[in-house]
Amino acid sequence: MKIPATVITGFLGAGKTTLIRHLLENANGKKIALVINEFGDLGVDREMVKGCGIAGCEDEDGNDNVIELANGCICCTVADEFLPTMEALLERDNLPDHIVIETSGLALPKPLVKAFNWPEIKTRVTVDGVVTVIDTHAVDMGRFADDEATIQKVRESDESLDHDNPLEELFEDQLQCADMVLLNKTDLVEATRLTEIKSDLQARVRDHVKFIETDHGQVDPAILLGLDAAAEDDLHHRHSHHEHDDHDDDDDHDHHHDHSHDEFESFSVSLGPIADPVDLENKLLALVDAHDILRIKGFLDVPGKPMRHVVQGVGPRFQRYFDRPWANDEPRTSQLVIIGKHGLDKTAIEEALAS
Ligand SMILES: Nc1nc2c(ncn2[C@@H]2O[C@H](COP(=O)(O)OP(=O)(O)OP(=O)(O)O)[C@@H](O)[C@H]2O)c(=O)[nH]1
Repeated sequence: MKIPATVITGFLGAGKTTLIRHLLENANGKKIALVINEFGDLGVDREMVKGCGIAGCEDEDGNDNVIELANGCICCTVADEFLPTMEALLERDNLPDHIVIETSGLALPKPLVKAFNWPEIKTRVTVDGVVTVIDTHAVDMGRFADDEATIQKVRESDESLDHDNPLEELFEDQLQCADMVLLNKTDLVEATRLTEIKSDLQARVRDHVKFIETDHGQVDPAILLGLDAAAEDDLHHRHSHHEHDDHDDDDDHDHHHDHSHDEFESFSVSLGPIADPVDLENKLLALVDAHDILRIKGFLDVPGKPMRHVVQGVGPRFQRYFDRPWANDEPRTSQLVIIGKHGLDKTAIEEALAS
């Protein structure tokens, strides 16, 4: 029997890591191997998953069950990073019951699903389902949409024109590839708006795709895992804005596609100890206002506190909390990864944070 693999996709900050933590905490003995890929080089997601103290991060043979792919975007590094990782995973004596893959928020899911047609993998693993996590709060704030009236005008003037808001295109690609859509962050959206968002998104997915509403990704793993979609056999139904020719669905080894991350960039900033995290958050908020910043995440060293302080920013929304004690052998540092649209003024941002 093939090992089922679930691909978790969704834009930056939608709640993928939160969902996966919940999934691992409620796995009920199922051996899950997690492959994480993130945009930005700090490895925050892996830390967030490992920081939860879940038993079973390592299997009996001491193999790490949380595998991080090097910085970069999984859909662009399938051949170099993802396939060797999968092959190594499949060579283990102690095979997982299920593989969960968290893509970076900027990844296109389709090239990744396509990689499951590689002969080395196809006989052993199947894509059980693509789960797309939606930040309903961000959708409510209109963050993925251009002004609808403007788009409509462009379309009316030339139907062949594809508007090219990179955020919206990614969002649509992630929706089109979904076998299940999780409307997450329901706690931040009014019920009537949620209904409207749902019916809008239902018109943008393939037929029969199920929607689940979640608060902090809390969904029974039995609903999420076991969709039995064999998505790798069904690629031609999953439209992508980023296909370069009509043969994109062939089972060939050509994984070129015209998706580039030139539209986005990320960098990390190291700060000294942060005595006043509230003051830092205010600075970050001002920076999000002034620059095209989409996502900020990282950890702070707050002097006098034994615990590490987590900072999570999604658009203008910030969350901070102490998550776990600093380990004895771990340097206490303050580091943030900042992800935004291309052209971020790194110097200005660093200066503002250093002031
Ligand atoms: N209010 C609210 N916050 C949420 C919910 N789900 C996640 N969050 C918060 O949103 C922020 C981002 O969540 P993550 O799970 O890290 O999102 P992600 O999709 O993994 O982010 P990237 O890997 O950077 O793309 C964190 O501060 C979470 O605590 C939710 O349902 N409600």
